[in-house]
Amino acid sequence: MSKILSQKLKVALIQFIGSTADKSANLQKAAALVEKAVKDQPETKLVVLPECFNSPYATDKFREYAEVIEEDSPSYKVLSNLASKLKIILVGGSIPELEPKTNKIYNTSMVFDQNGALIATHRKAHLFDIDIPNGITFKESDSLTGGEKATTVETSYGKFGLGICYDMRFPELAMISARQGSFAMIYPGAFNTVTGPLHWSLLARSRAIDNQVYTLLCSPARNMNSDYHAYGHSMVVNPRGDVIAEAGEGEEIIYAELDPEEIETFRQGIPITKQRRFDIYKDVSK
Ligand SMILES: NC(=O)CCC(=O)C(=O)O
Repeated sequence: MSKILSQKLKVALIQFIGSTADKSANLQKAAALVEKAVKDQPETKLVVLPECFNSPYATDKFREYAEVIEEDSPSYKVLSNLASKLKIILVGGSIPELEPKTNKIYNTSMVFDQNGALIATHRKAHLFDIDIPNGITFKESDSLTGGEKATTVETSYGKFGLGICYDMRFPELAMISARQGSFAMIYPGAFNTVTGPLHWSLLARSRAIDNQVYTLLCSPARNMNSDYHAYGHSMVVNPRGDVIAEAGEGEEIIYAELDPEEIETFRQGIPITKQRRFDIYKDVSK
């Protein structure tokens, strides 16, 4: 019996539009939906929000909406209170973060435990700078700085790895967390209508089968009134690579149950976690 996930774990992913100009309304909406998710399915113990869940996803807006991560900042307070009130682990999507010492802005995810304590932050490490002719051009590095670490979060159920959106294209972060004993990779993410159909599901399934872990991808719902059209399709993939829950494009809460026995069964059948040849790939960064 695998110990990497201590028991069955019910999760909820909240796909919604939180990208309006009114940050406080976005935050209130997020809070109401987290409460609804747990009220509708009270056995839910881990809830995930989308990337940039309470601000527009736009390089020229990140600084205006940014918060310092501290106890009395608006997003911190709301998320911490929700986690302790509902006794859940809350992966707070991401927000633009202002680091006051350097004046830099990051795209940062905060994770709170069942007591409302901040147990992890992840700063998006790989910035979304792409240029697809006749498709989409986006350059997060116009206003954001990339984070400098891989993040593995320790909880009372076990560990999970945390990345943000474009981070999922880089298998190394997931591998690092998986080798530290994570049961899942969680990615708040906002793919778009160009790259979403190409790669969203493929990447979720790839990170799952590479590492034989669950992957949880939580997107904003599509907002045709904003400049950036999120793909939607929040999903949960099991360690065998099956999509076990998937949203459409609109606002929706999806649920899934993560099962430690499933991880163990897949790992026994295809034992790649025991067959690695670290003698061949000691250091792939060289
Ligand atoms: N917000 C993002 O990082 C978007 C990433 C994306 O769309 C991709 O194709 O990668």
